[in-house]
Amino acid sequence: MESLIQLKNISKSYKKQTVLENVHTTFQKGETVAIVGKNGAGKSTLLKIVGGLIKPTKGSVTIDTSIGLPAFVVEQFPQELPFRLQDYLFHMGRIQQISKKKLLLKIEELLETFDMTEYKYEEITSFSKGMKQKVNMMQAMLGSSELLLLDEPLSGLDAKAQVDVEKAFRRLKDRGMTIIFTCHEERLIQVTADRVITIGAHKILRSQRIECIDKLAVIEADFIMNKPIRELKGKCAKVEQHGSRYTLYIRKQDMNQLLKELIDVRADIHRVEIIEREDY
Ligand SMILES: Nc1ncnc2c1ncn2[C@@H]1O[C@H](COP(=O)(O)OP(=O)(O)OP(=O)(O)O)[C@@H](O)[C@H]1O
Repeated sequence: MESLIQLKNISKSYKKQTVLENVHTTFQKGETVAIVGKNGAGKSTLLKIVGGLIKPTKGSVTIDTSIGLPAFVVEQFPQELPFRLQDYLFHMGRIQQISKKKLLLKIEELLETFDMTEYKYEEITSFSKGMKQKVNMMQAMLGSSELLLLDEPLSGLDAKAQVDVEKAFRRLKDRGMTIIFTCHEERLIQVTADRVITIGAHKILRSQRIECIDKLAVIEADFIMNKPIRELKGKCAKVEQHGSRYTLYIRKQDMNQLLKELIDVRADIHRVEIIEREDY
């Protein structure tokens, strides 16, 4: 994975209160990272520094600008917006000076990703909290950023709405977005995060990978191998070959990268499926 964001010796104080001190970390392209810690530990502060919403007192943030400006989803959705969904997104996009043509295409894509197409002519005031949170995420993603930052995305949502947002989240992740979010909900972390950063005592106390060992992706494709087979075997949990037809079993979080590589070698992809480990 490529390094996308580098934080070097970040410190942040509000007046005399030190919140972060000499924080040093890197975020990789395509990874999903949860920032956890006790109330007041500095999770939102760290996220806002990554998003450029606040400046650190000391230290530097380096972001690969090829991914566009970060899309930042704030915790609260403005209440009582007198707009239909499609009009609202169009309006917000025009404020960001996105061309009408690009915007209309992007809105269609987002409606589909967030499973909201059937509500595009509905008034936002009639939406549930979960739907409003999805609108919040869609609005932040109108630009072409590949980096999504979310501050407490499930805050205040009931269980059903949480699952709804969680699904949208996973779709974005599967599309290769880099996602960094603060969170108190263990489930969202378990089902989406590749890594968890724990903040405490003004520092990063831990940075732990979550291995999705229970989920594998199976990809069936025809292609001509132009690299040694052992390279493919090194990436995959299992490789089956019948002539030019390969069946590749790979950890779910590595699936997108492999799909990109297969597309690069003009593979004819027949099947992509997520399977439980016991099925395999
Ligand atoms: N703009 C501000 N001015 C002064 N103090 C602030 C400001 N923003 C945050 N703080 C303080 O900095 C500390 C860290 O706040 P932050 O919101 O980053 O914590 P958090 O870990 O996200 O907390 P929570 O889980 O409660 O949302 C808190 O003590 C908070 O009161």
